[in-house]
Amino acid sequence: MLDLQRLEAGYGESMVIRNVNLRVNPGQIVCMMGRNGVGKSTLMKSIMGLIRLKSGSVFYNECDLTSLSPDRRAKSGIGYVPQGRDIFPQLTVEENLLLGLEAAADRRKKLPETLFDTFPALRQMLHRKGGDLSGGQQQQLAIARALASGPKLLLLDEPMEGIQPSIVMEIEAIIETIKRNREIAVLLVEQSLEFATSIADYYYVLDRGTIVAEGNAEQLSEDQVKKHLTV
Ligand SMILES: Nc1ncnc2c1ncn2[C@@H]1O[C@H](COP(=O)(O)OP(=O)(O)OP(=O)(O)O)[C@@H](O)[C@H]1O
Repeated sequence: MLDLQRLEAGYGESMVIRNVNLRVNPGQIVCMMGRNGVGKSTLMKSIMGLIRLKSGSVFYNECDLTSLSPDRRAKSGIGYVPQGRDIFPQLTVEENLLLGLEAAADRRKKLPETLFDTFPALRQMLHRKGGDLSGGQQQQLAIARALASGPKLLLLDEPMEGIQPSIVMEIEAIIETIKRNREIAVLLVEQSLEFATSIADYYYVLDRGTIVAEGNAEQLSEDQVKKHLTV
């Protein structure tokens, strides 16, 4: 469904992503791992069109998205939760969620009821300001907002970062629910080898902007992979 071909991207003169080939198949959970600063967020932004590619192509369901704007990419069915969450603190939970509908291809105006099956806590908080929520609740809100438009692929950039360990389990449970349903594929940037091993169908390891290892989850904890992850 997602097919990155020989992607090269960066900022100004500096090249950050080099010759990246990556695939995500329907319903798959794919983990992107790598040390800080190797280019994981840059790769996510390149997929969404937030950074102009220097070369290469982004295919989604056989369509070439490479020259499309970020909102057209979102409308084609890709949800994106950036690192740091990016919710609107002054807007209510409901208003934040409704903004997610902007990315829907079918101009729907109502939030899908099933959204609250996955995020029951948000239903109780619809009228609270986003900024008054805890870090974990804001992360749930950011994921729910990305799912409101009914994407078939979700890009999640380090959703556990900066969240208390007790709440990490709640976010992990949400990703596990998505995996169980197999209706949405996820490309997940994740630092925890343990969680990645438990959830991923496939993994990629990025080092200095290049894919240096990839494979099935069973191979993920092998020393070859660990060597690229430890500082
Ligand atoms: N807006 C920017 N302008 C210039 N350089 C940037 C910008 N954003 C990131 N970089 C540089 O690009 C490189 C890759 O950064 P990126 O944030 O993609 O890495 P990362 O793997 O996501 O790291 P982390 O896990 O710390 O978020 C780094 O050297 C970083 O300094």
